[in-house]
Amino acid sequence: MLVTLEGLDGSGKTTVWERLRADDALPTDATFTREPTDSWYGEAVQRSIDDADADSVAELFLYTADHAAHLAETVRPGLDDGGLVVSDRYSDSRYAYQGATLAETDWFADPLDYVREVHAPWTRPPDLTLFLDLDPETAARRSGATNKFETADYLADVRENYDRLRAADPERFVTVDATADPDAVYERVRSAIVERL
Ligand SMILES: Nc1ncnc2c1ncn2[C@@H]1O[C@H](COP(=O)(O)OP(=O)(O)OP(=O)(O)O)[C@@H](O)[C@H]1O
Ligand SMILES: Cc1cn([C@H]2C[C@H](O)[C@@H](COP(=O)(O)O)O2)c(=O)[nH]c1=O
Repeated sequence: MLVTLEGLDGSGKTTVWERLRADDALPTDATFTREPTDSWYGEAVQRSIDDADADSVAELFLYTADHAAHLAETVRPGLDDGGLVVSDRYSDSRYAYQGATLAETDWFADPLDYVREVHAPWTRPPDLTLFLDLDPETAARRSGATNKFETADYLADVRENYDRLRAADPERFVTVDATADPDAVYERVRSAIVERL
């Protein structure tokens, strides 16, 4: 089963992911992974994140290349024989974030749809996605505004894209109020995963 954690910067995904990793209720052979990855593709993505002037189309394809390698080297092998894979960010991050970045150009009638179409023939959709829901202002504050994506204005556009994704796939998404205290957020995420195992 492929489980993904999604949400705005600062919504608490990594905090939850680290606790899941240490939780005995999950199979001991589960794979815990993340995007961007720590491969050389992920390092290229990181260079783009750190470049305020990075070309937005080039950036989409850097993230997408990282996703392709992540799928081949980590996600698909981890899912073999019914394995559990838990990923801190995955393809929905691309649809929501690059969908928002590409909307700043006028090349795409529907940028989110374009990014989805690029992935559709070869990606592996998640079975369950925990969406940690947070308002853009709190997200920008919590994340410390350390990169170009972490502004309330941009995150408001990203959140709208996540809203669209959730509306299109209500069975897959479980929304968790990320303003709740960390223990409550964790319990909600944990029980949603355990229920589906
Ligand atoms: N439920 C919560 N309530 C208040 N603060 C929280 C909560 N969960 C996490 N935090 C704090 O918010 C900050 C961001 O958390 P975390 O790194 O887990 O978020 P993230 O979604 O992984 O962010 P990013 O996408 O930017 O990596 C950290 O300082 C963390 O301690
Ligand atoms: C996977 C992915 C990530 N991003 C953005 C979101 C964050 O601002 C950074 C790094 O992610 P992290 O969780 O804070 O480490 O990259 C993106 O724009 N598109 C993506 O596909």
